[in-house]
Amino acid sequence: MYPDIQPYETSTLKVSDIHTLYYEISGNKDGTPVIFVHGGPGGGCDEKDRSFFNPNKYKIILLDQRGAGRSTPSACLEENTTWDLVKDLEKLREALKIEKWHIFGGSWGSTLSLAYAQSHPDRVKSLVLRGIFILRKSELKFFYQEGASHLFPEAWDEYLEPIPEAERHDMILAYHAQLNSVDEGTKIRAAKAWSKWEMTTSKLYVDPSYVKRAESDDFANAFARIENHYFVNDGFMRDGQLLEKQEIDKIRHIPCIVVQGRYDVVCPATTAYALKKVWPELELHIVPDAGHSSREIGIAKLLVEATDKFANK
Ligand SMILES: CNCC(=O)c1nnc(C(C)(C)C)o1
Repeated sequence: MYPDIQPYETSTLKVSDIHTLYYEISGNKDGTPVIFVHGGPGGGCDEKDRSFFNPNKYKIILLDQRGAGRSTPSACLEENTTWDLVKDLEKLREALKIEKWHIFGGSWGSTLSLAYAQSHPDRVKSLVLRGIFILRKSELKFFYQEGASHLFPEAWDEYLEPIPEAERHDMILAYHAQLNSVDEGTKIRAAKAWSKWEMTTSKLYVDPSYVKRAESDDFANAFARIENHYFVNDGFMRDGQLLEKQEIDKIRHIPCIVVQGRYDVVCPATTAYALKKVWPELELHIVPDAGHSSREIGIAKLLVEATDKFANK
């Protein structure tokens, strides 16, 4: 990855009566613009996210989506849907006077990047996507109800712990009740257990420093509440909508590189493969020794190679 850099501009954008978004710009003021679309939803941007891009070539824009990171109000679920976030990307693009931009997103970031590109194909120069997540019911079932649980049984026990036995047949719904509890203790305990499950399973080798992020009240609250809110609402989309032929046909002309970890248990490779089957023009790289995280060496290397390839487009 490229060396750490600092933004030359940080600002906020009011996008509704409720939501104000944090964004920052780094790299080359006159470079080709790229928007970094973070995961979760609710995960927020990290300063390391700037390092996927050559700072001499790119105008690097990082945006914290509604309720995430430094955007306010934190963890707010009102007026927070996939289509609100798509509109926010357009509001930011217009505010920054950008005609077209590269889109870079992993996990939920790949979901939102696809939803944005299918809504505004004429505004997209290229797509670099990682750990494809379409938010189908089958994907949610695998990670939050039964599937990944067979590979990480110890962490699964901790994820189960806050939920009474009688409610464990629908874990997303059971967590929804606790993540929206009036009791602050119940809410934060559930948020940390939900977040720890994801941070523990995100890398091929469990990374204790990565898992530690789940111990932050602010991060866990926003990440868990917003993710769960989107999942109980099926992402505010039809099941598999982003894979539908009429949706894919809108973007097949856009250059797209997908990087997918073979052992990604959060967003398994089956979804990246399903995207490749309906969009054969895209370039799919499956990394043989990686899981879900963009920080895994094999994934990070291919992501940087992809952004270098698109830098002159
Ligand atoms: C199902 N959500 C996976 C996702 O979007 C995601 N996984 N990790 C992240 C962060 C890196 C933002 C914590 O996001």
